[in-house]
Amino acid sequence: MTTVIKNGTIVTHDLTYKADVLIEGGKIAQIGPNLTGDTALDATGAYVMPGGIDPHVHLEMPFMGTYSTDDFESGTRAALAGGTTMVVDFCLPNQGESLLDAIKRWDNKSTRANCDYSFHMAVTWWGEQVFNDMKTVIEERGINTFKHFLAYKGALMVNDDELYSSFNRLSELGGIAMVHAENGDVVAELAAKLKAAGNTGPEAHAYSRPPQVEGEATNRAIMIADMAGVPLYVVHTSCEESHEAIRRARQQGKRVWGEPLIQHLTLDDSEYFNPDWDHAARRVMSPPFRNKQHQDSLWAGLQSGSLSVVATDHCAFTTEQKRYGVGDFTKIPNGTGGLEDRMPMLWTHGVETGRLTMNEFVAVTSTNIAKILNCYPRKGAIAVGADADIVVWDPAKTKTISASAQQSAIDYNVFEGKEVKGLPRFTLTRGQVAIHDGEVRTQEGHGQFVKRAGNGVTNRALSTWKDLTAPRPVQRTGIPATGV
Ligand SMILES: NC(=O)NCCC(=O)O
Ligand SMILES: [Zn+2]
Repeated sequence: MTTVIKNGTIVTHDLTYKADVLIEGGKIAQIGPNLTGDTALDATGAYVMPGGIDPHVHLEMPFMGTYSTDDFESGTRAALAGGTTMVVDFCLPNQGESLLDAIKRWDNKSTRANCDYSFHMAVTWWGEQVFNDMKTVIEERGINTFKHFLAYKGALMVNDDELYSSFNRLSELGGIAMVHAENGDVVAELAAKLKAAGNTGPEAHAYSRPPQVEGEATNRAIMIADMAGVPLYVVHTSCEESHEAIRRARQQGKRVWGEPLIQHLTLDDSEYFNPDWDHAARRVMSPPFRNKQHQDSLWAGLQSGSLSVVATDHCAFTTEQKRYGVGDFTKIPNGTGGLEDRMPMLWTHGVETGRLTMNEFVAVTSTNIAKILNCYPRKGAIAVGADADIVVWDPAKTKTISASAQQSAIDYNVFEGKEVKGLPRFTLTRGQVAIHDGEVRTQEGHGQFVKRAGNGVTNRALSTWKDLTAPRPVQRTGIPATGV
């Protein structure tokens, strides 16, 4: 069976042109004029783009005494409804647990996925076992990205010696380092001080994590990555302090990428001062939402290329779960949703406002991250031989975002009431139509794990550079006698 997408305009990260797309066996078989197939999808007036890739999700994540409510089924259904065709989740080993055992748990959870997915590995503790497992994880399991939490003291956080050891190992193995950059020690001090002064509400979460804790941790991670000679990906860059560090590093030729979230681009810190406790607590995430100046910085980063990828950090907790933190903001599970809304919100606030071109939209929602993760052009491309992960984007379609109509399993939406213009007409996952003009036709278990080899182009360039610039003993001609 073949499917043809007809009469659309193809938009990739670098080209915009009219052509039909023929799909066979889940892959793009042909691109050109007047193609025919067994089934036709009409893309008149629409843009045919690579499906979105969200590289930062936490589905059924064990965190803060509970599990995030969207699992691989509802989470990937929400993704497809919003035009995203691949997600990357974080595999989190327990203290002392082998990385391979942790992957088994993630393998079990992910069998229900409706779209393709991959994993990042988290380094949550350090020892010989982790050091050894890292090689197997990269070379046999196809996971080349390793996240380090500089926040969440006493839980997921790693210290600088562990960070440096892990970064060095990644440099040897051709992996990519990732960081959640907030100074966990300072956050813990600030949180304790706020509570002691009677600040127990959700707004204190934001006070306890000022931009400085993020700027400091981002700078520290960049310098440690530079010393180890490893590429660095900074997740959820939310403020100018962190963006400034990334921008400077990139100007200096360092291999660093920054990832703003759609929430930080479009929602601000006034949400935490809402008199309704539930409203504010539902928006508690780390880093917290920032003010307009920080938002302007993030948009400028996307426009200028100093920031590379827009993600969601989708980690959705119900109102009931958020209420674990009534009377103590440090117990509010950290995380917000956004998988279904990332692409429409970014199109509306980015392309519709003229901040981003359509090609830049494709770059930051799909192609850039496919290249960074080393799965391009299988993913993130409209090209012959690529997986047919495609979104047919209707720029005239509108809706008002509402929890009552969402795919996510939680009972609210942080974008509730926002009008969006630009939505999927069709979303295809490896050729299968999962969203058909608003109708959900997802297939549980259709999603497959995407292996990503280590030693991608950036690693190879960096290791050549590291070798060329490594310290070498000077071959001297005249050496004075010792001990005279
Ligand atoms: N971001 C957040 O608040 N929750 C998810 C876990 C993380 O990425 O820090
Ligand atoms: Zn994080």
